[in-house]
Amino acid sequence: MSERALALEGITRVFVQGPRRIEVLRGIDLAVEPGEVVALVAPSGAGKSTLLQIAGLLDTPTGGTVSIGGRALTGLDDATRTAARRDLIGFVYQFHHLLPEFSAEENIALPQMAAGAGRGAALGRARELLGRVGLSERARHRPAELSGGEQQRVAVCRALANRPRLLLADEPTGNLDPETSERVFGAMLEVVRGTGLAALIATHNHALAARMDRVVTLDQGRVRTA
Ligand SMILES: Nc1ncnc2c1ncn2[C@@H]1O[C@H](COP(=O)(O)OP(=O)(O)OP(=O)(O)O)[C@@H](O)[C@H]1O
Repeated sequence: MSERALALEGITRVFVQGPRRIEVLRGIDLAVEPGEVVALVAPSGAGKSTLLQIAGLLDTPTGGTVSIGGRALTGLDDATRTAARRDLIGFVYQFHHLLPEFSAEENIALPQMAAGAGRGAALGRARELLGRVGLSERARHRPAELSGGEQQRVAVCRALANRPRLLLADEPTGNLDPETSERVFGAMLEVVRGTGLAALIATHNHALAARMDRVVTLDQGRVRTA
C-alpha cells in the first residue's frame, strides 16, 4: 500500500489559561489512507477544529507527530511548514475567505501562482475545477456576485488547486441551508472522489457524514470509530 495520506500519532493538545489547563486532545491516533474520505463528527467543543488545525499544520501539538504522505512534519521551522502546507494540504473553512477583489477563477489561480505556476496555466486549471463543480459560467464573477453555495464551491476548488495530498474541511457547509449544503457537499465529494484525494471532514450533519467512507468521533480527547 502507498504511504498514508495522513497519520496522527499520540497527538495531545493542552491549552493553558492562567491557572487552568485544558486538555483538549489526549492521545489521538488517526490514519487516513490515500483516496479515503473520513468524517469527523463530535459534539461542539470536543476538539474537531483543534485537531484539523494540527493536521493542517496551522497549530503545533503539545505532543505527538503529524505525517502527511509519509513525511514527518512535526518540529519544522516556519518556512518549511508553510511550504509543506501549501504543497500538501487543501483547507476548506466554514466561511469561504475568498478575496473579494478577485474573480472566482483568480481566487483559485492565486495559490497556484504562489507555488510557482504561470498565470495562464493557473487560470486553465481554475476553469477546469470550476467546470467540475458546475460553475463554468461563474468564473469571472467576484465573490459578492455569487451565492453562498457558489462561494463555497469556489473555496473547494481553491483548496484543490495545488493538487494536495490531503483535503481538510472544517464544517464546510455549516453556514448554508440544508438544500444548498447538500448540493455543495455533493459537488465536493464528487471532485474529491474523482481525484482520488484523501479527506478529513468535520461536520455536525450525520446524513452527510454517512456518505463518507468512515466516521470517527472524539470522546474525552480520544478518537473513536463511530
Ligand atoms: N486557543 C485556545 N485557548 C484556550 N482554549 C481553547 C483554544 N482553542 C480551543 N480551545 C478550547 O478547546 C476546546 C475544543 O475547541 P474546538 O474549537 O477544537 O472544538 P470543536 O469540536 O471544533 O467545536 P465546534 O463544533 O463548536 O466548532 C474548547 O473547549 C475550546 O474552548
